Amino acid sequence: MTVLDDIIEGVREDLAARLRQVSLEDVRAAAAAAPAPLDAFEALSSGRGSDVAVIAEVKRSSPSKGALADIADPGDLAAAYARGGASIISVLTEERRFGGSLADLDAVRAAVRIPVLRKDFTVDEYQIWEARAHGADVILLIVAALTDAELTSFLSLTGELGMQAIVETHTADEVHRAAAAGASIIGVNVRNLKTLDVDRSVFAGLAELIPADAVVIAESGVRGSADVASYAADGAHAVLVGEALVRGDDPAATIREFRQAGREAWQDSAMVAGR
Ligand SMILES: O=C(O)c1ccccc1NCC(=O)[C@H](O)[C@H](O)COP(=O)(O)O
Repeated sequence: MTVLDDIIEGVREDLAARLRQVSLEDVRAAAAAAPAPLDAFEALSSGRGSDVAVIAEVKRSSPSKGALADIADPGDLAAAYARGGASIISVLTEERRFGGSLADLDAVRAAVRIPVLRKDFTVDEYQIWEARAHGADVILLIVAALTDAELTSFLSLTGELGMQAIVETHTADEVHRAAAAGASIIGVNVRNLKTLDVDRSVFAGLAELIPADAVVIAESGVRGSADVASYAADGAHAVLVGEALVRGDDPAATIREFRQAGREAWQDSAMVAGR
């Protein structure tokens, strides 16, 4: 059993418990009553080709590192991220391995007016309705965890609810599957979900396979500005950052530094290309 299989087994058990408490019908009613979703594609692509957007993550712990940060108020942290210029706030809601919750999502939603990503291991439509009911604008779909039929139908439901999906890939085959399903926001996660090793060098080769009209996100492994610059030079329109922000002293300043590094890298690559 891989780490991903193990996480998903827990996710399904927790989902079954929530379903016993709140029916799909009730979650759908709550989703219908939620404020209209914000446009994540627009938030990520406004500086496409000249700037790097930062998706800043509320991450309490992880399977690879254990406890990362004691986040007393995820709303306060998200507000600091927004002050620093984050384009989207990512909230891990998986409980067993990441220490997240829907309460964290609620707190972040209440604290910021930029798009919010419910970052979880989506394996059932219920979670998509639930994300909308809790005010999320974006969800995560991990290609490795889904069949092509699930990917297509989950993308379709996401669109019907006015939300968008970040479709996460790890291999060339998964990038092709994401593109074939019509994903417009494609992430390359450089963390291997079998070994949990982070290898930033895999990004460039996969990013170049992503269709030109899609937003390209580099996920995981940003430890400093040099990593942002390197991802930008290899074509990232956005970076998704967790650990470096929750462990740092001043997340707003760090996001400003990351954005500056991304901008400079894009300018350098434009000069090299003679644009
Ligand atoms: O973070 C992990 O250990 C992990 C393990 C298994 C599946 C997913 C995992 N992380 C989810 C993420 O994608 C990251 O939280 C996100 O990309 C931010 O990564 P980082 O900046 O390296 O914390």
